[in-house]
Amino acid sequence: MGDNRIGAIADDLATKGWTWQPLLLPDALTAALRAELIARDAASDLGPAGIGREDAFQVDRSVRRTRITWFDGSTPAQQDFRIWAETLRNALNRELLLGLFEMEVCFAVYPPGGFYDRHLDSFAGARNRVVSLVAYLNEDWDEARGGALAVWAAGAGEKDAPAARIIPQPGGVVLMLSEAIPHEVEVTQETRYGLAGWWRVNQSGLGRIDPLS
Ligand SMILES: O=C(O)CCC(=O)C(=O)O
Ligand SMILES: [Fe+2]
Repeated sequence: MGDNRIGAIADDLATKGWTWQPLLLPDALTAALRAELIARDAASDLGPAGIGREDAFQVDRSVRRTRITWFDGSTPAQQDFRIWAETLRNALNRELLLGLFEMEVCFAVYPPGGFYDRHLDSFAGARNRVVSLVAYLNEDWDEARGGALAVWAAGAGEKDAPAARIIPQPGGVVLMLSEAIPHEVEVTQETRYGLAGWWRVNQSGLGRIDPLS
């Protein structure tokens, strides 16, 4: 990842709270992650995704229709992704002083008809998710296949037009401030492969240590 790319990402996050970066993930990594996701999906390794905080997990198929599986670090593709994401984390901490700490990541498959209604990735003030990262793993994609990611400006209402509709092209990466940027996955016509990750900050404090899991 070059300095120009990192500078653009930091600028976008600082000024508007989100960024779309086409072809940010290296091609070989995109292909390896795609192969793993397709194999896991075929083996029915993926379960329906829940909504809300981890301690209040619920499956509501009227809000979200997708299958996910959490990264467990067991494969070279996952390990390579984590190394790549560390570079980004260090750069964002350096440029924006965000104090990003640990990342949780899951693969996500949106089957035909899949979607995720407008939402924030974190409850304001919870600090459990600070920056969200989405990366797209399909081989190619165009508008007619659906599944665009609509992104709104911070503070925009449901009736406001989105700031952008992102076509989930392979290797493209979206970064968003998790507490501020509303977004929605529009109904997809074809199977849509991707991953979603969230960095949280270290919540260690007096009498409490927030360990790496
Ligand atoms: O796949 C996407 O474009 C976004 C997914 C998303 O919003 C989420 O998993 O929270
Ligand atoms: Fe989201």
